[in-house]
Amino acid sequence: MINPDAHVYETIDGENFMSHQYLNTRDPIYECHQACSCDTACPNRVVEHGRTVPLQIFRTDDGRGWGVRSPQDIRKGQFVDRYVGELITAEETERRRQRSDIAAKKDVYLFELDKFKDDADRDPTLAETVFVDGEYASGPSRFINHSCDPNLRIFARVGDHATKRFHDLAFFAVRDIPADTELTFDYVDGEDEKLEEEKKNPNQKKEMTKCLCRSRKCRGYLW
Ligand SMILES: C[S@@+](CC[C@H](N)C(=O)[O-])C[C@H]1O[C@@H](n2cnc3c(N)ncnc32)[C@H](O)[C@@H]1O
Repeated sequence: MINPDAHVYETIDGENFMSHQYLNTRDPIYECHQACSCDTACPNRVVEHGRTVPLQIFRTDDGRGWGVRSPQDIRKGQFVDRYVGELITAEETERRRQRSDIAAKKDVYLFELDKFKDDADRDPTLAETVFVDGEYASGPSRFINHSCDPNLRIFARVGDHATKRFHDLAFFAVRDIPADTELTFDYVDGEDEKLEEEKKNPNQKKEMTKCLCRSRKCRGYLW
């Protein structure tokens, strides 16, 4: 856990970037909002302003389908985009999982907004988490592929604390990314123990999807 007084963002050349200290964590981001005494120029408002980085969807040439890149350099700590989609209940999520003929892969478009679930004793509404499904209605970030050595990471972000149940999923660059480099994130960020266990079982291994990220740190499988 990082120092709670640490600033999430630092201003460099008039632009606000996530501090390197914060980038190494998986802590949620609390940005300023309407009820704060600051105005929209406050350096603690970044995701609120939306995407400024241009993104291109392109066809990969190695069987991974579509991918995403930017024609501009992206700097370490820069906000790239949010993951957006339909907000659905846990019941609807399960219904869609069952309905999907590629049920095992349906989860690749689903994110549970559970970052604040532990606060449910103070706010019981946080116990009933909702999901974001980016399969049918989304933005360019729905096309971002996985890498075991990614250049982006997702952070939970809220403004007003009353919106914790519907927190944002915000992608930030974890390193400098030269223009036209494919953007990637780790689909199982920090939770790869299950994958490592499944790899040891030959029957389960047969069902697993091979990872084509080609990084030196590749774990071999997506899931
Ligand atoms: C959220 S989608 C990403 C966009 C996708 N490439 C497309 O064309 O719609 C996830 C899917 O992309 C493919 N994919 C992403 N990263 C991959 C990787 N490292 N290796 C192999 N396939 C990958 C898999 O088919 C996976 O189910």
